[in-house]
Amino acid sequence: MAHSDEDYKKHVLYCGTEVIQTKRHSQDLVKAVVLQTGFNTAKGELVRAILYNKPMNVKLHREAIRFLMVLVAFSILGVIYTAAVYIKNGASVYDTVVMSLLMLTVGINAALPASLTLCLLYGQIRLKKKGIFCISPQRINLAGQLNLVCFDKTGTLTEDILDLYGVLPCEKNCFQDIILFTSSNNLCWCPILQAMASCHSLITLDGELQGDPLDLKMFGGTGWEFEDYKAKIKEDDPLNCCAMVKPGPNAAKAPVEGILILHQFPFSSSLQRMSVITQIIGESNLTVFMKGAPEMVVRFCKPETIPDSFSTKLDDYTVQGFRVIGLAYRTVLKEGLPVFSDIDREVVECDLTFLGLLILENRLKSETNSVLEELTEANIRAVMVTGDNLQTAVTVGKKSGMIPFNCNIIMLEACEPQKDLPASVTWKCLTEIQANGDHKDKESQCNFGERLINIPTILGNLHFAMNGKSYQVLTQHFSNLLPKILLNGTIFARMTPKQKSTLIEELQKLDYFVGMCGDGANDCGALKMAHVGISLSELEASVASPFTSKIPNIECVPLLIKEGRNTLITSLSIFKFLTMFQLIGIVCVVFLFWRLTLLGNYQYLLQDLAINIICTLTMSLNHAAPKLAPYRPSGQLFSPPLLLSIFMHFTFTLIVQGTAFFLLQEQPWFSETDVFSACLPLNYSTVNITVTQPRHAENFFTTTMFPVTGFHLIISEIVFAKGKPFRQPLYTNYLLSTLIIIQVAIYLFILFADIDSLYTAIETVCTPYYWRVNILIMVLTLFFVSYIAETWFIDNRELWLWIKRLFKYKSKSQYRKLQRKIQKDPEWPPQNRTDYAVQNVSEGDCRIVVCNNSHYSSVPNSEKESEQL
Ligand SMILES: Nc1ncnc2c1ncn2[C@@H]1O[C@H](COP(=O)(O)OP(=O)(O)OP(=O)(O)O)[C@@H](O)[C@H]1O
Repeated sequence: MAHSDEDYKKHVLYCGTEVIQTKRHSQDLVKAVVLQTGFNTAKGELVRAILYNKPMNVKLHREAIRFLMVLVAFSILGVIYTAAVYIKNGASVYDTVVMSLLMLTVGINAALPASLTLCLLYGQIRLKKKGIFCISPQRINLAGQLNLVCFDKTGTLTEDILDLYGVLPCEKNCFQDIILFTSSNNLCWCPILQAMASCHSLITLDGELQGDPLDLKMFGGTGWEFEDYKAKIKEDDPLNCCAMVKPGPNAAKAPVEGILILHQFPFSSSLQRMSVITQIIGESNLTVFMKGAPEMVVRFCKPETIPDSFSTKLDDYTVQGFRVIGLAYRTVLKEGLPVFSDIDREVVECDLTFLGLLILENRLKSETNSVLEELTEANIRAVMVTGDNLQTAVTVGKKSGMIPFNCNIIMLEACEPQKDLPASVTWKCLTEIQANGDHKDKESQCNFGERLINIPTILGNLHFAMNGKSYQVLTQHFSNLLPKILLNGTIFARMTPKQKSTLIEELQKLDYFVGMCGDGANDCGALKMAHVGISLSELEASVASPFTSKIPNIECVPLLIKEGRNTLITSLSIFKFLTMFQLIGIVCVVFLFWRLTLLGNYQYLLQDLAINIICTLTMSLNHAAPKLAPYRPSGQLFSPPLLLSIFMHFTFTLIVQGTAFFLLQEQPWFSETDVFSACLPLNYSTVNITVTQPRHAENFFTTTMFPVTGFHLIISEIVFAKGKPFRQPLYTNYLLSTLIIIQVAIYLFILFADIDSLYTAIETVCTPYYWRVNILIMVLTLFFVSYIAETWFIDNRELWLWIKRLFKYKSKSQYRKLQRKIQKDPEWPPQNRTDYAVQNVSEGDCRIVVCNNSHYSSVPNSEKESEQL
C-alpha cells in the first residue's frame, strides 16, 4: 500500500511520541506497522540534522572561497618574486625553495574557517541565552539579511487561548439572536450544545483535560464533564466508544444522562474541519457533528438549511476580528453505517444541517504591536499567512499595525475557470484612504482610482489580501501577475500548509530573504522552506524549524535579526582583518626578502599569538545593537565598500612599510653589515668585548619592520571591530578592549625598552630613540588615517547612496526591479475591475484580459470584454 506522510500524519506515532490512549475495534490488540527506524525517524532526522548539518549554499561562504583563491594567487606572485630575488642574489636552491614556501604560508591564513565557525558559535550561544535555540548555525547569518518575515496568526500574533464570545444559532435556515457567554449563562439543551459538548478531540491525561485550545474553550463553555470511556467491546457490536460527556453540576439541565463519542474524524488544517459520530445514552440513533471553518462546513450542509444571511453574518463577526467556527449535524441510523474502522469521512460528512456559528475572541498578544512597529521601522516587511478567515485576518492585520490605518487594502478574489469562462481575478478595494484623520472601514471606491496621489506613495501604502483559494488560482492561471501581487501582498488567509510553503518559495524567487514565524503543525512546511524558520512551539513545528524560541511571542524575531546582523557583520570584519593580516605579512616579507632577511621566529610567534589568535577568539564577543537599523548589512564580500576598504588599507600598508623601509636606509647610522652601528648594547665593554655574532633576523630591517607591522595589525583590529549600527561598540567588548590595551603596551615596551635580554629574546637590535619615536609617529598617523578612512568613508552610508545615484546604480534583486517597473505602470494597482486569463496559442502564454466592472460581477460583461479586446 502506498504510504503518504501528509495524508496519514495523524495516524503515525513518531519517535518520542507518548501513547496515552489506544482504541480497538475488536478483541485484537492495536497493531502498528514500523515505518522507519534509526536516522530515518523524525527524531533521528533531527539528531542527524544537529550532528551533520546540511551544507547550505550560503553566498557568503561561496564568496569567501573565491576571495581566498584571490589571496592564494597573490601569494603565488609572492613565491615567484621570492624565487627571483633569491636566485638573483645567488642563494642556494635549498634557501630559495624554503623561502618561497615560507612566502606561500604567509599568504594563506588557516585561521579563517575556524574564526568564521567560532563567530557563529558565539552567536548561537548568545541566542541560547536569550531563549532561542538553533540547530543550523549557518542560518544565523541569513537571519541578519531578512527583509521580509511571514507570521502565522493564531498562537503567533494572537493568543493561543481564545475566549468564548457567543453562539449564533440557526433555526429553519434563519439566524436567531446571539447567545452571549457570560459567567452566569449556560446553554440550554439543544443541538448546538450537543455539538459543543461532543465535537472535539479532547482526552484526559493525568486527570487533566488536554487538547486543542479551541476545543478546550468550547467544551469548557458547556459546563459538561468529560470521561474517558472504555467501552465493553462486544464482538457483534460495531460501536466502540472513545469517551463520554455528561452534564456537570453547573451545566444547564439536560434530559439525558450523557453522550457517547463513538468515532472521531480528527481536525486537520488542510481539511479545515473535524467531525464526530455520537450517540445519546439510551437512544438508538447516532448523530454526526461537524465543526470547522464556516465556509468549509456549509459545503457539507443541505443548501436549504443555510441561512441567506450566512455571508453577511459571518462578515459581521470576522470583520471585528472574531474567530468564527461553523457547526453542523446530521442524524443517522446505526444500522445504515459500516463498521467504524472501515468508515470513510465522506460517508458521514454529507447532507448536514447547519446549526450555527460559534464565535470566539482572539486577542492580540501584548507584544505583537510593538514588534511589528519595530520591524516596520527597520524596513522589514511583515506578512500574515494564516489558516483563518480572510476578514478576521485583515482585521487582525489592522489591529496589529501590520496594515496601517491610512492604507489601501485591495482584496483579491480569483476564480477557477468555469465551463465557458476563463480564470478570473477581481480587484476589490476595501479601505478608503484616511481623509482628515477619519478612517472608514467600509468598502468604498478608492479615491486613488482618480490618481490624486502619485504611484510610489500608493505602492508603499498598498496591501493586497487574499485567501488560499485565490492564491492557488493566481499561481496556476496568473503566474505573470503573481510576482507583482506578492510585492504588496500582506494578508494570505485560509492557507493550507502546502500553500504556506509555496508562498514562501514564491517570495524567495523574488530575491526576498524570507523569515517565517509560526507555532503550529500547519506551519512546518513553511518553517522549513524559509531562509529562517522560527518556531514558537516546542512541539511539531520545532522539529522542522532551524530556530525554536522559548519566548512564546514574536519578540524573538527582532532579537534573532539583531543577532544575525551582529554575526554577519562580525564575520565580514573577521574576514577583513584576516585578509589584512595576510597582506601586511606579505608586504613585510616582500620588503625583507629584498634584503635577504626575514622576521625572527619569536617575532612571528608574537604576531600570531598576541594578535592573530586573540583577535580571532575575541572579535565576535560584541553583543548585537539594541535597536534595529533601518537597513540591512551587506552580506557580500565582493561589494565595492569591502573591496575598496581592503584596497585602501593595503595601500596604507605599502606606504607605511615602504616609508619605514626606505627612511631607515637613509639614516646616518644605518648599516647592513654592522648591527651595532647605531648604538652598542648596554653590556658592551671595550675591555671585554662580549658582543656575540648577531643572528639571522637581528638587523635594522627586522627591528624596524617588526613594530611597524605589529602596530599595523593592532590598528586593523581596532578599525575593523565595527560597532554601530549593527553591533555594540568595541569598548563594550571588555575582553578584546583589555587585550588590545595589553597588546599596545607590549609593543610599546618592546619598542622603547633598552634591555639586552629583550633584544636577544625578540631578535632585535638597538636603534636610536629618535628613530623609535619616528616609528611611533608613523603608526599613530597610520591609525588616524585608517580610522578616518574607514569610518568617514567606508562606513558612510549616505556617501555610498550618493555614489550609487551618481552612477545610476540599480539593485538587481527581482523585487526591486519589479518595484521600478510597477512605478512606471499607470495601470497599477488595478481598481474596480475583473481580469480574465486567456490561455491561448501555446501553453504558458497567458494573456490577461481586463474588464472594468464596478459591480465586481463574476460574470464577464461580454460587450465590455470585446471592447477591451
Ligand atoms: N480544533 C478545531 N476544530 C475544528 N475546526 C478548527 C479547529 N481549529 C481550527 N479550526 C478551523 O480550521 C481553520 C484552519 O485552521 P488552521 O489551524 O489551519 O489555522 P488557524 O489556527 O486558523 O490559523 P493559523 O494558521 O494562523 O494558526 C481555522 O481557521 C478554523 O476555522
